Amino acid sequence: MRRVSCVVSSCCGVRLMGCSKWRAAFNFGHLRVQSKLSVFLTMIILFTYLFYCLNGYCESLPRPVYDQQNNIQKNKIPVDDGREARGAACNASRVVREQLSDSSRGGGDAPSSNISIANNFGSKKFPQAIIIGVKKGGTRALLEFLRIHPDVRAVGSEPHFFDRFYDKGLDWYSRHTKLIVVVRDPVTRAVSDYTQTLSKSPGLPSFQNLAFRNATAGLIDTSWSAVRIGIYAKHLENWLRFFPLSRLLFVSGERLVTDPAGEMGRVQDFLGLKRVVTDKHFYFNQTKGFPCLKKPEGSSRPRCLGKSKGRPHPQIPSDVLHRLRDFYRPFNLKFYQMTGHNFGWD
Ligand SMILES: Nc1ncnc2c1ncn2[C@@H]1O[C@H](COP(=O)(O)OS(=O)(=O)O)[C@@H](OP(=O)(O)O)[C@H]1O
Repeated sequence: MRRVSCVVSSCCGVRLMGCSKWRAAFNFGHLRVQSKLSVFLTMIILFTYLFYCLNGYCESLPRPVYDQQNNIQKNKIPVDDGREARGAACNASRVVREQLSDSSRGGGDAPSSNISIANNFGSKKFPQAIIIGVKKGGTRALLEFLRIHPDVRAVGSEPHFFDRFYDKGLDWYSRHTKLIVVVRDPVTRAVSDYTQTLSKSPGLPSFQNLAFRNATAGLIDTSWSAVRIGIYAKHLENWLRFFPLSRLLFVSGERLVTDPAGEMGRVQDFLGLKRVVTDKHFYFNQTKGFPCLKKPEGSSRPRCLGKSKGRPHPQIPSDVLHRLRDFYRPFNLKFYQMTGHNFGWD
């Protein structure tokens, strides 16, 4: 949304500046110039509208409804009664990505990413699924891989509903919504999280300084979001208070890298979509060190994720990583039991 309105305003800005110059130079023909200008502006508005439509923004915005009965205190995942919320001027499915805040710490941190997926099929529909995390799990990759499915519409920007606008309420999260969680080894996830923060704040204390409450005693600081987010079993406990396990799909962040087609097969099955995204869509980019999408027909270049994905991680002392791994082990085992899926992190 922000990206599109930026295009519109800069477009108009440039054009108006150009016009005032013309007016000064051609005093006698200013009326003709003005009428040309208004035709031109009308065309810009029409093209802008078309641009919005093609990107799915012409659909009516969801009407905020605050569901107090289902207001989840811990993770603040809202559910509602399944009423329709979106217009359907654009006939396709919809994917949104946003960060989920961790309300146990006052909403400042973001343990998860959220992507909602909706099938419109020409009628007004709720998102059918939300990718609720986790932060640095590989949610962007999943979004981009899903985006190529013809029955999915991806909206690139994150609505930040859970961490910024939750109090406004929103009624497009239905009780029937499926939830997708991309999980990744909590130790590498924590390092990835730290790497991201470090890239924005180079003066950040070292990983080990932040990870330990008391380094000598080896006490892990669970108040640090980079650590806390990886305690998946705890988050899952909260989610299960509101959603049955059958409506959750756990995608392996590791397999999304080593076998993207395999994981995408599971995701498509879960969403009830035809298995359109297959291994013929991927190739492994040696430079990037990750799978990328092959050049789509009619496009000039293949698509890899941007520089902010797959950043090199700083070297963390191995004893620090070991201690962190020991800390997570019981939570991981519980998570495997709860999900019935061994992610092989231990
Ligand atoms: N295909 C592909 N290309 C690039 N990166 C990939 C891919 N698949 C998964 N990943 C991993 O995704 C990690 C970032 O996860 P997220 O997209 O969830 O991050 S974020 O929370 O939205 O910032 C990112 O973490 P880092 O490697 O630490 O940067 C990647 O390891």
